[in-house]
Amino acid sequence: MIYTCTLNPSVDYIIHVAQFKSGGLNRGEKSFYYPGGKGINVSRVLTRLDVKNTALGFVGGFTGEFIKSELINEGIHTDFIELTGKTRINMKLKSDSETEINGSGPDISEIQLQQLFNRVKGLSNGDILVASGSIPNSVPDDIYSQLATICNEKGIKMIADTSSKALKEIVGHDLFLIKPNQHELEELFNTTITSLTDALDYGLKLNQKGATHVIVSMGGQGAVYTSEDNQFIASVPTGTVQNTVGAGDSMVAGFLAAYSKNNEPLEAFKYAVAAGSSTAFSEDLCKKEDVEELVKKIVVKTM
Ligand SMILES: Nc1ncnc2c1ncn2[C@@H]1O[C@H](COP(=O)(O)OP(=O)(O)O)[C@@H](O)[C@H]1O
Ligand SMILES: O=P(O)(O)OC[C@H]1O[C@](O)(COP(=O)(O)O)[C@@H](O)[C@@H]1O
Repeated sequence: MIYTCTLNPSVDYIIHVAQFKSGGLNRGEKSFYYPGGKGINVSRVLTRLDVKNTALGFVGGFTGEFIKSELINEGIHTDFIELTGKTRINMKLKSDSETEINGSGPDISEIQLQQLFNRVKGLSNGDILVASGSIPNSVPDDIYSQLATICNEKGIKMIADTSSKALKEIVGHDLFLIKPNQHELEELFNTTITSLTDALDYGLKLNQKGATHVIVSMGGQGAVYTSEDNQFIASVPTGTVQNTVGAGDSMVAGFLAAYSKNNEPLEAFKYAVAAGSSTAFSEDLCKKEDVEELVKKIVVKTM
């Protein structure tokens, strides 16, 4: 069984403004509300790809209620821990360029954190835990390391998709998959990555540090996959980009959905890129039929 864990979910409020002017009155042309946060996006895409999963994490307030009801409407099983504070709203401003303002999130107490550990301790050998997204301010920076320790003891495969300090903390643990984007990888290694082949070298370093599968996504430039046995570079298909929020999360879900069928890294990587790009070409997250069409156009080079 696959479980996603979102410590800091969000309601993603996407607003389109023609020629945004900072400091002035701007009026939105169209807006959308989606349940968000990295693990929740992974749960939503897995479900669209017909893969059963359970969404874990923390939700609270009217925003938390919105997330729960949207996920239930989509047929996603949830087992959230309820907070008294309100789940954050993340603002995605679409104008000539894309601007994001992600909130910090509500407080989580020691007792509530313990409830999450207990949920994870209840998973079984062979289960998969996708731990994704930022860590709320009230939660210790090493939370993902603590989760990784539980996963290793119990034979649970862990996937991590996070940034900054949380990413530094988790690297070095045994991970089934890690998916940094270009900027996260640059920050992690304190370097500049300009090409897909640069990204490949750093991907291999992550394999040496304990990650079985590594995907580095570089937006419209493409993506790389590395493991001890295989290295691939993919270009992304062309299309009209509508909304890249959740594109990285769609890759994680795409890889998992395909890999759990046949344990084939090349096919899983292609499917991951197709899911990421299909989301980038959609207003909301990708749909299965679009991913299946797009996967035929993904060109992968074996290195
Ligand atoms: N401009 C784009 N054109 C086509 N595909 C894109 C584009 N931007 C993102 N994608 C797809 O989404 C994936 C993840 O995007 P990226 O921005 O690197 O991740 P993240 O959302 O984690 O920052 C890419 O590997 C690609 O498949
Ligand atoms: O937890 P963080 O790092 O603030 O990220 C949360 C945001 O990331 C998203 O999960 C999208 O992530 P990706 O674009 O990397 O796939 C949004 O839904 C959410 O607003």
